[in-house]
Amino acid sequence: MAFGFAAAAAMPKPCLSIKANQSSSLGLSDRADDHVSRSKKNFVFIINPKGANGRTGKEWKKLLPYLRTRLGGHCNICEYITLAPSHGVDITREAIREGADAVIAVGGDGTLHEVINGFFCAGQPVTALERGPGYSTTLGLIPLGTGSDFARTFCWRNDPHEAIERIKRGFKSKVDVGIITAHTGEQHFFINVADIHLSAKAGYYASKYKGFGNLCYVFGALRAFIGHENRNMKVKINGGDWEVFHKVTAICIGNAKYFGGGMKITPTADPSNGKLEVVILQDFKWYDFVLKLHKLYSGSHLSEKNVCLRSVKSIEVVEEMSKGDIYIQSDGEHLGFLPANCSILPAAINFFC
Ligand SMILES: Nc1ncnc2c1ncn2[C@@H]1O[C@H](COP(=O)(O)OP(=O)(O)OP(=O)(O)O)[C@@H](O)[C@H]1O
Repeated sequence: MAFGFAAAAAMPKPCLSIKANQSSSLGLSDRADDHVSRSKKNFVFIINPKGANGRTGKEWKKLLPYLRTRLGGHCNICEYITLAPSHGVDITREAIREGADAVIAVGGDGTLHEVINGFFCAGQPVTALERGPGYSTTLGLIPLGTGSDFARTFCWRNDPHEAIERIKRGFKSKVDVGIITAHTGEQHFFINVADIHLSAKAGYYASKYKGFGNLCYVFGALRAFIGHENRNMKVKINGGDWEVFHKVTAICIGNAKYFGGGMKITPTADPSNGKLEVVILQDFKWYDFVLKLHKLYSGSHLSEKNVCLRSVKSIEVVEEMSKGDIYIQSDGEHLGFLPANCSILPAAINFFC
């Protein structure tokens, strides 16, 4: 793939639109003789045209002139449209290796999740090939998804103009990243919430109904109840002893506070405190969700007797009698089935906030 930061700077306009199927290198180092404005930073925007049922792609086109006006003066803008699921992971890795100053996810939590996973490869942070050991690429977010739940923790709206102003301002803070290893042994990174059982099954089905906007979460939840059973699970926290939790409905592991299109499921989570907040719901019946739904949205469910909260550095979860059908997801993306192992990587990424 070719990002062509150098070529971007040589063009009359500060913005370059490069499609994902062009040749395959950023071309930062081998184009040193071009008219690159080296004083300008290189920002890579990764856009999921299918986000929010296609709204992200349409909004992005309208946004581009504004983006050029606001940011074009101080950075080379490289626009990169994903071609398929997971493409954002590869683009991000390439951008970081080639020394991008920032990689900005444009879309929902799924797009952000791909970009986060692109900051790592084979379990290790991806580094810039020619920019010293202390160098790090900054993560940015223009929330334009269906739920855009990560942005809610910062009280940000799904407003791209506000997001561009944040990027222009350039304030950065370190954010933690969660690591989840599913039954396949493959490591995934997440920035928002990883969850297990009913909510993960609901998320799996919600992804099939994205055409209905935020209602997809309601349809997903209704579908997930079909065949649902609360199950006994064994949990190991911070490498301690196994504890059995009976009739578990869902286990939610938050680096941030919201999931499912605005449910404040892990209200005590803070993406910069080096910990994951684990909320375990036990023995919830379908009518509990009807009666207590408002509490899940407001974050006041922690006072319920069948809700348990733990602050952890790591957590392992297995089913007591494994049937291999307990769903897990992270950042709303389906990962497979239990067992799962989660831990935190404190202050892993610089983030425009
Ligand atoms: N070019 C593409 N074609 C099809 N799917 C894509 C493409 N690029 C990314 N995806 C996938 O689209 C899915 C949804 O993207 P995203 O999360 O950005 O939007 P959303 O689901 O509407 O928002 P949210 O997750 O915040 O509710 C992700 O799983 C991502 O992997």
